[in-house]
Amino acid sequence: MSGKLASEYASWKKLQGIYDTERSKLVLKDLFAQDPERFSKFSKEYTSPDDPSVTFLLDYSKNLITEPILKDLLNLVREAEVETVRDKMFAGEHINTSEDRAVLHVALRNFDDFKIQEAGVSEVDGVLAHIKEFSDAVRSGAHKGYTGKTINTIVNIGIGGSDLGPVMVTEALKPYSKRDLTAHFVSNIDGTHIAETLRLCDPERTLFIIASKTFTTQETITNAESARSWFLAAAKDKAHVAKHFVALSTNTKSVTAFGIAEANMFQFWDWVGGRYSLWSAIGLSIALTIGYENFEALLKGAHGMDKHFKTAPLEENLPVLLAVLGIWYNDFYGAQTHALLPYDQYLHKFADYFQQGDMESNGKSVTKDGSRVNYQTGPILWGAAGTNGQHSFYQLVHQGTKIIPADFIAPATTHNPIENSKHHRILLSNYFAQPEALAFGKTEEEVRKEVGSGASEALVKSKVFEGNRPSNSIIFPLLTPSTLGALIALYEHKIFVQGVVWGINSFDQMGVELGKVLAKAILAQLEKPDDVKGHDSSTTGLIHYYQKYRKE
Ligand SMILES: O=P(O)(O)OC[C@H]1O[C@@H](O)[C@@H](O)[C@@H](O)[C@@H]1O
Repeated sequence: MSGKLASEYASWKKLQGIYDTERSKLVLKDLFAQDPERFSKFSKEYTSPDDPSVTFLLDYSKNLITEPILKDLLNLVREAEVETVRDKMFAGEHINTSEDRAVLHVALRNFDDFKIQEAGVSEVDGVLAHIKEFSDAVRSGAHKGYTGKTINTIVNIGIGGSDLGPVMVTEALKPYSKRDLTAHFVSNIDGTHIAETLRLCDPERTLFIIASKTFTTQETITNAESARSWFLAAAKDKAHVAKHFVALSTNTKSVTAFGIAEANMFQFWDWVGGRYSLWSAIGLSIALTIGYENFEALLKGAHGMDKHFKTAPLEENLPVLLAVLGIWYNDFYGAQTHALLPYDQYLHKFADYFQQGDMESNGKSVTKDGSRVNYQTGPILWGAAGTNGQHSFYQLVHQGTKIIPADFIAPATTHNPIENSKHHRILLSNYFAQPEALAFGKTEEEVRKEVGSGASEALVKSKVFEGNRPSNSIIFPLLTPSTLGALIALYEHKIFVQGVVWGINSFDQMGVELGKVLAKAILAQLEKPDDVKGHDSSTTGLIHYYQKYRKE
């Protein structure tokens, strides 16, 4: 970290100049016509250094770049000393400066390759062994509930990073799941979430996993307490809690105070950020659902990508390439958002997951040394599984006034090849067609030919697709645990690279605090109108309206 604002780098200024003067020449149709080699120049195949079956293709040729522009974008990475900060992360240096913490999710999936000195790192293998032992026992039926029955339902109670990763991965890897073990995830403080979930559970056969790094999160502790009351209403004896409640946390004291024995606690460490924690004990629900071997395959897939990120030259480094392309649109083209569009129903939570991963990491406006940035940082991350999005928001993506860079993600083969893979071929035809339509559009001339001479001018104009809308395409053989691990790590490191270029701390989340503090103060004032003090007239008015209808 040079301590500079990104906009002060020579390469940034150069890129601004290029954008200002050459933008009109960056037309995908022309760029492809001029260079028959464009696809081979701007696409890369990744193969895990550990396992040749973990492979995917990243095609970034449909981006508004030329070779010199990409060179300058990579110079920005050099100037920001991304490689130095990356190596500091892998070495366990405290790059999360505001909290004085290491950032070591890579240590959770390390398999002894990187030598990392940090308290707790040597305990990782022991926790993985604990996860294996416990998940094997539950899945085999050796672990029994308080009436001697096997467990058939797990309920993960957690929020944010203690929820989204396990939800996304268990959905993504459903083909590998034990179908007679149902997993539910309760996150929202809204009592509806736990109430509707408990309706589906049998207290004799349900295991509650209380997932909270801090074990102080209001939503999680309140939901956990309600689950415990529900359980004890049936089980009566508090001694039975041990068979039905486990905790995933860094906070032993609060876990034991809640009534969960240390033996039923799966430990992790302060150097695991919430949004990077699915690889840790927070992944217990994943191991229970898909089995420990598949959980380990997920970790190994991520580890392969870690090695790639750590060693590949910038020109070949896929997280770096995705990061700089994002910066090009975010900081020079003024794109506000970035869409993740997986053409795989199993990945329907992928964008939700990276909404936290990206926006909580890079939604910052001061640099690590406290200077206000004078450029855009993290994009608004959003998306949905294809083809649903096509019948909803793609209209705006194709013809709206905003530029929306998008990543199209798909497996070449499906776990559900019904009707001789007819569905999958249709799905993939859309996956191939959408980036093509976005990039090359449809000219006025083409429209005129299509609609004939009698058509009104207005109709002609409304049917024109300007095109020149950028996208990346990622395609892999099949969505397996290890491929998913590699894909998640790809995006994690992309976010890292962008954060370093922008000079921000991607690993704290101060922005979630203020609302929590105000809610606490308001909670104490909700009973009586006279108690409502210290707010603006809008907030006071809203609380008074609620109080007219309030019920116990
Ligand atoms: O795992 P716990 O400590 O309950 O935190 C859950 C979530 O809380 C939020 O406020 C954020 O800070 C997230 O990063 C975090 O994942």
